[in-house]
Amino acid sequence: MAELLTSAQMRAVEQAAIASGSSSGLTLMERAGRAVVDAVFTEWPDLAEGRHRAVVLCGPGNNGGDGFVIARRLAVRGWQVELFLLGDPDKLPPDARRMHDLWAAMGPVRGLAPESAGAGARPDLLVDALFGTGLSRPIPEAAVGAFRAVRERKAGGLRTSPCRVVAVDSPSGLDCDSGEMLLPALPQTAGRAGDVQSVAPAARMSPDVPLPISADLTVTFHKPKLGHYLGHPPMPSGKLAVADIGLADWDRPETLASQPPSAERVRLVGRIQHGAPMPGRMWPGPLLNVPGPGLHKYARGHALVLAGGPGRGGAARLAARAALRVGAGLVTVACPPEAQAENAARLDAIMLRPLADAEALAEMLTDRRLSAVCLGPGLGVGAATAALVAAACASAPRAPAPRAVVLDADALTSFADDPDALFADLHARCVLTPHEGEFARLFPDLAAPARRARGQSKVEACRAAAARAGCTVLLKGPDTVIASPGGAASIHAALYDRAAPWLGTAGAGDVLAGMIAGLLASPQAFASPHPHVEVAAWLHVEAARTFGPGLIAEDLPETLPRVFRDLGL
Ligand SMILES: NC(=O)C1=CN([C@@H]2O[C@H](COP(=O)(O)OP(=O)(O)OC[C@H]3O[C@@H](n4cnc5c(N)ncnc54)[C@H](O)[C@@H]3O)[C@@H](O)[C@H]2O)[C@@H](O)CC1
Ligand SMILES: [K+]
Repeated sequence: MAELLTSAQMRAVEQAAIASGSSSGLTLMERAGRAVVDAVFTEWPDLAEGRHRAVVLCGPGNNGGDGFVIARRLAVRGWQVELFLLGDPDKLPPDARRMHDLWAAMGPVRGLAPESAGAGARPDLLVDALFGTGLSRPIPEAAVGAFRAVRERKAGGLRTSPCRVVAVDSPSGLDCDSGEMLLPALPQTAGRAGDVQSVAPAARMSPDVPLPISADLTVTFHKPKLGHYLGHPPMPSGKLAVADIGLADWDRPETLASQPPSAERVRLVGRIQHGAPMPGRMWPGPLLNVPGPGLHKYARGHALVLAGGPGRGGAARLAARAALRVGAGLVTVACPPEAQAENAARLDAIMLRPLADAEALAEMLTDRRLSAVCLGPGLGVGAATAALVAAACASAPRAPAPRAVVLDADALTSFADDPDALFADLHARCVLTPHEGEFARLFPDLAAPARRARGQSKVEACRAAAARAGCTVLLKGPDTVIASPGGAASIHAALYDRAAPWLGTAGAGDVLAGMIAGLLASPQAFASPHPHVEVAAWLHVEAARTFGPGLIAEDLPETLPRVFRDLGL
């Protein structure tokens, strides 16, 4: 699995390479600029042929330094290049200054302002080298204005080709740690005079607000940054390419996919494709709950899913079906006696038992073969559900680790008035699977608006939540974050080429909870649920992508066999 870096971690790797004497900052900058040009030609082969026009916007730091390299390399190929610099050349850091001087011997460096940047014919390529990992506050209004002015230039003569935008390292304004766009409040282009654009200062508050700065292609260096994978589509980075600039030897070794990630690094959940078909023994193969030769069904565990009252059992049945399809040897739905007839009419391979209350649950869970419990979907909000949660978490531990408990939906909301009461019940083999709304009820100080106001990322908020709850927390979204006590954190991104927009459908979350329970039910599951939760998040999206448009929640469990077959199982 790939790793994601913070800006500080990227700087540390770069510093380690430079301190070793194996690379200079100038060499890295030259490689970075070359890598961007190569990536542009790979993405748009028509630009690799002939001479074209580029506008390069350079910022005041080393991101701008990369821009000077790109300008020089394009000009050497015969391109017509206009370059604008934000700030004073004398204040550039030394490497960027050196690259500035090399460019200045070839072409003019013009001051960056919307008026000057807007004049001239539309270029074939706009290079955004304004800010990268060094961004520390909202970008200046002049930078946004100049970017837009270039993008809105009219085509000259008979040319009709589009202006492609390539961002160097990150689209300028992207906070590489949090994924927030740090933009100035701009006057609205359309609307009443005096209105301000709904891009708030220092934050992109809503995925519906069009971004004034975005790219068609972003070329980042060495490893992607957290900010590239946090957020909602459309992603400001457009498409993401990662370029090797020779830093691998100066980075730390990556953790094994079968272990939780180290507290220092965030893992991007997914298979690393090398072009060739991957054998089934590669991730996620070893973490799946699959039948071994001659193994009894109990060797794959027995998951218990609690259901709500009459007419409300659909969510639990979805979760149960997912637990069975993902691999649990047996699955039982337990429901209030009055809902038994309804559930009996809808269940076949899944067993059914009546369950009156929390006391009855505690009694039921004396059966040590019940290896995972899933509760919350359709269960109802209130004291009765809270009592069921307490009974599920407190029930007789299984050796060597406590029984896995997956808490979703109403099992979380039932503690909105007293989250500490929930945290007191939880143990390290519990998994909470909130969406942002449920997360806000349990962790109001870590909810999206509060953390944005503090500049705290979704990853940091989820880590803090896991520490407080004392268990693994999966915070849903297109950028799902999984965190565990001790600081392990992963992102599962249904973004870029893994986007699965049709996953936003009723019941999809219930299926995810069931998948987690089904994987954790395996007696071979690790003590830490974290790696299995990563696998469940991946399978959930993989099933959605395999099924495709028209997906409803029922299709997710039914698509798992195809996913497993594609994995070579
Ligand atoms: N770290 C690495 O390994 C490498 C970095 N390189 C490039 O260097 C970049 C990082 O360079 P820097 O650390 O100089 O950072 P940046 O070039 O991203 O920007 C930092 C500069 O902008 C200023 N600044 C930050 N926010 C501002 C704002 N809102 N308004 C006005 N000024 C602001 C800072 O004071 C500083 O002068 C990377 O993104 C990458 O493009 C590459 O050249 C090669 C390798
Ligand atoms: K940039």
